[in-house]
Amino acid sequence: MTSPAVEIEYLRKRYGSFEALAGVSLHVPRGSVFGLLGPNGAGKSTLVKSLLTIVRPTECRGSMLGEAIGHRKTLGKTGYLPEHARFPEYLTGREVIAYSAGLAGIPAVEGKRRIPALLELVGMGGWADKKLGTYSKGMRQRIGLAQALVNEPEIVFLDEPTDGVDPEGRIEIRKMIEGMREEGRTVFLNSHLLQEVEQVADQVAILVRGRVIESGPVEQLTKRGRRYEIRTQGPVPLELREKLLSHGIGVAGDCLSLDADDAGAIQPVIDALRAAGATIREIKEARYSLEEIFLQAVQGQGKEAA
Ligand SMILES: Nc1ncnc2c1ncn2[C@@H]1O[C@H](COP(=O)(O)OP(=O)(O)OP(=O)(O)O)[C@@H](O)[C@H]1O
Repeated sequence: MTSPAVEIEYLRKRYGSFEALAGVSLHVPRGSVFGLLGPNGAGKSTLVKSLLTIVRPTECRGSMLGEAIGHRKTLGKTGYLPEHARFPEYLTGREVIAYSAGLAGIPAVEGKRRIPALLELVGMGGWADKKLGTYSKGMRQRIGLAQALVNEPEIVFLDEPTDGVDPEGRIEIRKMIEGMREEGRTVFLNSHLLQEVEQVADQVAILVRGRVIESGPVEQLTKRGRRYEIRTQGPVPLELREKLLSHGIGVAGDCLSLDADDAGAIQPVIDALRAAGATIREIKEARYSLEEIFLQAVQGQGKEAA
């Protein structure tokens, strides 16, 4: 059986008296896209930097690619795009990748050989010999992705890879991430963009104030609990709106949403809509979005802390 890409049994990091990671456990299967979600300051970057030995954890037990976290040779099998990555403006895209290849200990000839394919992969073939100073933010991120892959890593850490990238660029980055998974790599994605993560990740963990408060396959998390959506022809009648809201039923325009264990439980709502003269257009079983799961988890955490 192959070992997981990352298995954190216990990770704690203090910056002085501030506890940035308060005993985190995580399991990242090989060949998956794993999304680490959390609000600003939750500790996502600190966690990745701890795995990559960029920061020194206060306490750390676990493994990466079958070796203890921090194992030098294993670090050579990782790729990394830091958050707000800044490469020298006077270098060209090609030179940035060559520089990263050198840092990864790849012989210059081999580094040169790999560069054209990487530039093509990130759609920067035509810009290879232009200086970074002339690139847009999205182009810089693409070069950042290319340099993260130069050592053909088994696991790639991408810290907010779509930060500052326009919607079209985001879609392309998502496709690149999917491509990495198809090639068998594990992608560890840090992000606060929930919709984006939902589209690409197989598994997620939600980190809040240094603690993992939810984790699991996206499918499983978003399936949790049954939920129904009822759509009416035109907006829900006003006189019914207040009543529905008071029963914890969400009303937005022509759409009602409610948690219910089975279809039988929504019959009284259907009866009430009919009695109010509303025409029902659609009834469907719905999933929670990752955003809703996230908000529930964060709100739950807030109540516990209060
Ligand atoms: N070198 C440091 N010294 C002291 N505190 C730090 C240091 N680096 C991070 N922190 C603090 O640790 C906490 C976690 O920071 P971290 O950057 O890991 O969060 P994050 O989830 O990646 O946030 P963001 O989404 O904003 O990047 C924050 O409160 C931050 O201020």
